[in-house]
Amino acid sequence: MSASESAELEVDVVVVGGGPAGEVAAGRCADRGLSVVLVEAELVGGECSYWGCIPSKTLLRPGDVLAAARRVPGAAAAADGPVDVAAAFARRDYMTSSWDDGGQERWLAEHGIGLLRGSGRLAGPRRAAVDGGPAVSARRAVVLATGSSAVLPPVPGLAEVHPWDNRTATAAKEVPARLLVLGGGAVGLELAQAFRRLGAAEVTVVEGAPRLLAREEPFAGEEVLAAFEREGIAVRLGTRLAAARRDGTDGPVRATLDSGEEVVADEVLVAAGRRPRTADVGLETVGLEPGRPVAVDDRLRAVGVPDGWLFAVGDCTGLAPLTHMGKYQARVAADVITGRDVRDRASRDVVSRVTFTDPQVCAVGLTASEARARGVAVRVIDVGTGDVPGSYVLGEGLAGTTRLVVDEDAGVLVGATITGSGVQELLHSATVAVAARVPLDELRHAVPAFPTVAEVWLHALEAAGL
Ligand SMILES: Cc1cc2nc3c(=O)[nH]c(=O)nc-3n(C[C@H](O)[C@H](O)[C@H](O)COP(=O)(O)OP(=O)(O)OC[C@H]3O[C@@H](n4cnc5c(N)ncnc54)[C@H](O)[C@@H]3O)c2cc1C
Ligand SMILES: NC(=O)c1ccc[n+]([C@@H]2O[C@H](COP(=O)([O-])OP(=O)(O)OC[C@H]3O[C@@H](n4cnc5c(N)ncnc54)[C@H](O)[C@@H]3O)[C@@H](O)[C@H]2O)c1
Repeated sequence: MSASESAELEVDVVVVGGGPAGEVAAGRCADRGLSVVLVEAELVGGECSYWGCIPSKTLLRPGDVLAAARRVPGAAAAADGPVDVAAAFARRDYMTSSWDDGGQERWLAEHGIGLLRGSGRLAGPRRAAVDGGPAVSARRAVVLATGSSAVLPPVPGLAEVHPWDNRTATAAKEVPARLLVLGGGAVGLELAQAFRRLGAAEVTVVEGAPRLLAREEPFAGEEVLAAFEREGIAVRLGTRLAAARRDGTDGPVRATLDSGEEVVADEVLVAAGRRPRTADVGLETVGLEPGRPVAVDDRLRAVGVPDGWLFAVGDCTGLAPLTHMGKYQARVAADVITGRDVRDRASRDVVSRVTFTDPQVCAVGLTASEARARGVAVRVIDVGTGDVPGSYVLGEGLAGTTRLVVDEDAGVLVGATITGSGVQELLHSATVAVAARVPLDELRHAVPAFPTVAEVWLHALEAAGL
């Protein structure tokens, strides 16, 4: 469907933005019998499918598998060689469908969802226009799901060196010999390790905060830092990029840190955070401020817009910029739009997250300091993730820490962090406990199988006196 064919179009629901959040909102509304149009400016599937979660995890995987094998006597010698970079990039191309969204287009058609290709904007209450074309009106709801884009910090010379962002990095065809990564959050750390393990000779991470993964438990960043230094990734903490310039048009970049140090690199990857893509989506036509996150209530309805017809889900809300949380919000919004009594109970307090570095950092809910700041009577229980037979069986040196954050008054978990190699699947047990507020006393009857790494639960509960 083209925008011009859409003249006078009236449907039940218009979804602006076809990333994971928008697709789920559209799919759920359509599956329940509503007429739905999805507006997408680039590729249906969004940042996650083409330049985010999928390519970054795919590029990490070969190095991860080799590192896991090298921890196992008997397998280590067979895993002695380098990553096959061409095959790793080919796999990434396969996983991103070579940046072709034909498969997603078919999925929309199978669900009876109309696709309008072009840039969508709100055009007053219950109306959206596509690339300045005629408005599409929505009888029930408009859902904004326009996502986020990478921030470029205003560092002198940085824009002129044509730095990589998450899109350039995840779509790279070659491994730079020297890579400078600006930002020690999830994007920066995952891609720093991916490129190091793909063969970059020098990778340097520059992080302005005093620690990596600054929003997680302090031990998480410390463990990632130690692992990075062991595998030759340099980390500079508490310092920012002051200036950058490139020698000639394709020579090396000379980056000056505010500590005075100069780092020379072939490419600079900017991974300094993201901002919601809301600057040019017509928020002003409904009384909201452009460029800001769209504030939502626990029904995902935009705050400050009368009559409850405008919803926002995913990164554009600024709530919890993660694919699974955007999809959760989309399910709640679609439920509300289709008349069900559902509220968002997770996006503020029960956010699950995995940073897929080695060691991984898996967390849900509140850190100890966040819980204390909310006045919770906190008890912290720390045990070693690697100190269980299940971990020894997997290999040598799995290490890591498991922290439970207990609300002493309520007798429930309000947060958990599990670090260690390959422990991502353990997180969901903690997410269930936190989301369902399972009393700690009851958890003792959830007996982890032997010999699995899940026995860290047993150790933690024993440490809690159970
Ligand atoms: C490198 C990287 C790795 C990541 N890894 C993970 C991970 O492992 N796990 C995880 O949970 N999260 C991860 N994330 C975060 C995840 O990608 C985002 O949280 C997720 O993509 C947000 O989904 P969304 O639908 O809100 O927005 P997006 O995926 O950004 O999609 C928004 C869509 O809206 C479209 N759009 C925007 N404006 C308009 C407009 N005006 N009109 C029409 N269309 C418009 C865009 O073209 C886009 O397709 C990662 C992010 C990055 C950058
Ligand atoms: N595995 C995952 O689930 C995953 C992976 C990647 C991204 N994400 C999502 O994407 C979001 C964005 O990730 P991100 O890493 O870009 O952002 P982030 O906000 O998590 O980290 C950016 C880091 O850059 C630092 N920084 C900013 N400006 C700087 C400067 N001028 N000099 C030095 N340091 C500077 C900040 O202190 C911060 O630590 C995350 O919050 C996360 O929700 C998730």
